[in-house]
Amino acid sequence: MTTLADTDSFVSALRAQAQRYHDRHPFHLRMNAGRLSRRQVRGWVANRFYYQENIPRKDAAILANCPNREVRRRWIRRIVDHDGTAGDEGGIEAWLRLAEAVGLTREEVLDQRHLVPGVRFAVDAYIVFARTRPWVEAVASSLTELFAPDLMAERLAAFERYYPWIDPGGLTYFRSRLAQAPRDSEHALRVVTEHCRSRDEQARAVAALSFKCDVLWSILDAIDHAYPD
Ligand SMILES: O=C(O)c1cc(C(=O)O)c2c(n1)C(=O)C(=O)c1cc(C(=O)O)[nH]c1-2
Repeated sequence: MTTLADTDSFVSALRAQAQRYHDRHPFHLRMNAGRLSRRQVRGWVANRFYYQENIPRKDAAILANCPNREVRRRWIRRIVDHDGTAGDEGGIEAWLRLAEAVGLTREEVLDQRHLVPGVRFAVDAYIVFARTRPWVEAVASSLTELFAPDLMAERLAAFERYYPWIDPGGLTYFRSRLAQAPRDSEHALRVVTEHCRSRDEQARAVAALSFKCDVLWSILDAIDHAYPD
């Protein structure tokens, strides 16, 4: 039997997942302390591209499963933000510019020659989750973005300070996400709190967010392992 639960404790349970966010991963700690080699930065950028290029497919899966027109109207923006439109090239293109700024060619990023198996598996698991789980759970799994802005701000400052060999023009992606992530995650939080009313639904939303923390953590584990120095 499910019972109604209060929204505040639900939101607190979601926010508590911040403790499992990948800002605490040793690879990110080293990145933000300026301790990564050029090879490690390039490995991270090339591998994270697989996440970036798959985000719109994940969001399209959510759209496909969502019967609510109001939610779809807002959610579709995420796809445009990443894929871009004429005159605004979008996040995937911005990530390719980041790749060039760290000394990679577009070709070597696009052809996945640097992609390590663990990153592929983790990203693919996120897409399969979005395709196969109820759409509200997939929305909940995007809520890691509640925790992203602090990490993005720290990363921007670290890149400018510790990695002067990176062309600052390549950092546009992170600047855009500083505005997009809070906007997107506020909307996702509203959707999740409106649609998860029972304790069971709320527990499944928290589990979805926990799963996503595991996806992000696994991506960094795989990158860390592939680029020891
Ligand atoms: O670099 C990061 O630390 C980071 C984290 C996350 C996140 O927390 O899920 C996203 C992004 N970046 C990002 O760039 C992005 O476009 C994005 C979309 C999503 C999502 O789940 O829909 N998360 C994230």
